Amino acid sequence: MKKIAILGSTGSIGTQTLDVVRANGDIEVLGISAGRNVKMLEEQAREFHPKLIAVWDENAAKDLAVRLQDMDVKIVSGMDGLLELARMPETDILVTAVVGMIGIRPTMEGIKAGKDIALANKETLVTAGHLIIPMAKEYGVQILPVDSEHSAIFQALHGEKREQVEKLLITASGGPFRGRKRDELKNVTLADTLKHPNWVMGQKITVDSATLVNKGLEVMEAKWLFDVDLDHIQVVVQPKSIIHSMVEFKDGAVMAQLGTPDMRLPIQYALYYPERRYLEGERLDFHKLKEITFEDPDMETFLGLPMAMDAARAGGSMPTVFNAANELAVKKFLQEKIGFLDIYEIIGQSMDRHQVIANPDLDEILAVEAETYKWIESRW
Ligand SMILES: NC(=O)C1=CN([C@@H]2O[C@H](COP(=O)(O)OP(=O)(O)OC[C@H]3O[C@@H](n4cnc5c(N)ncnc54)[C@H](OP(=O)(O)O)[C@@H]3O)[C@@H](O)[C@H]2O)C=CC1
Ligand SMILES: CC(=O)[C@@H](O)[C@H](O)COP(=O)(O)O
Ligand SMILES: [Mn+2]
Repeated sequence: MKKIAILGSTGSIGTQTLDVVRANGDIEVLGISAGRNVKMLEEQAREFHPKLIAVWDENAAKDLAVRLQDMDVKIVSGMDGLLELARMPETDILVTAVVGMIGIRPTMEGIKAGKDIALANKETLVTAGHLIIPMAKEYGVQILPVDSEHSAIFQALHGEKREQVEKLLITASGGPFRGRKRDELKNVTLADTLKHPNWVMGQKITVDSATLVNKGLEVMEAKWLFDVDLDHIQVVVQPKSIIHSMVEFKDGAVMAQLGTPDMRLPIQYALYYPERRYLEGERLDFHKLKEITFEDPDMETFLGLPMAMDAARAGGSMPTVFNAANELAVKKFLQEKIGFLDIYEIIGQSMDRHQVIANPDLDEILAVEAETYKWIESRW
């Protein structure tokens, strides 16, 4: 019986992780957590009987304690609560399905406690990959990618020698505005932005897909996960999200992982790695599909990708600025306080003013995040 805890159990990845648990029947969920969605946490607690529930919001945690007073479960709150969940003594795997760089500290806590990490939370690697990857090596834990592209690469690399990799080809859908030019993005609405062509996901990552910030974050995530430099990572637009990513090897062979857009597959692969299990669901029908097309990403219109590449090349604390600025800009866009193109403006201006700190430690990363937020709040 595998034992897991989930950071962000009420979100898109969190609930699909529980779908995988339900379908397999041999995983015990010992810990669940959320920001403040106590209604769903209560339902999950009654179904999965975790020992610990971490709720970020203190009042929501109190509300949950009242709702679950008939159950034998410990409820904790705040960052201390998330850290307690991350290091739960009995768990084997920590699923990091929380959104944003708030995942850094719990991920590190899990690693230090010897947990394998099923990692969906890309913002953590983008901002603190230089700390997390060596830490995982030091503590002998595996980082098992959940993000579909990284899972595809991980699957394509199975049984292969890393030194024989020539390049990684990360596929992108192009988002809901693929084919539009900058002028046509001025007045796009939140509702339009949230219509991803292929995937149903949380709101933040759905906006990131539309700006191509998601692809930029994924390039940085891949760099850390697979130890490949930026010159050997290429983004290819494949609008239907059928090819989840590819690896080109030194002999010219290209290995790809294909499938219907269904996050349960990479989640299940991470939870059972290296075992591959049956998964109920739609299969690819190549007769219906007929063709798979490719395009170059439009780097002049969708600035999320080139700005991410600039941040990655600058290194040090710059990816933190890129990510923190994006997190706050997306929050404001979701609140309809700013327009779509303002997201690029906020990220660009935040990066322009930043003096890079080389090799920042955790305190410096969190200080850069706070300072970036403060500066943005004073202007937008
Ligand atoms: N969705 C997808 O298909 C994919 C997602 N990812 C990545 O996975 C991560 C999660 O994405 P997704 O599932 O879409 O996001 P969602 O917004 O759907 O879910 C986020 C989860 O994090 C919780 N949460 C938010 N803030 C806090 C906090 N301060 N403390 C504790 N928990 C918190 C939410 O709780 P509450 O419900 O209370 O708000 C919720 O459970 C992101 O990093 C994303 O980039 C990667 C690939 C695909
Ligand atoms: C499902 C998943 O992994 C998302 O990150 C997805 O890749 C978003 O799609 P695009 O960013 O390619 O539009
Ligand atoms: Mn992805």
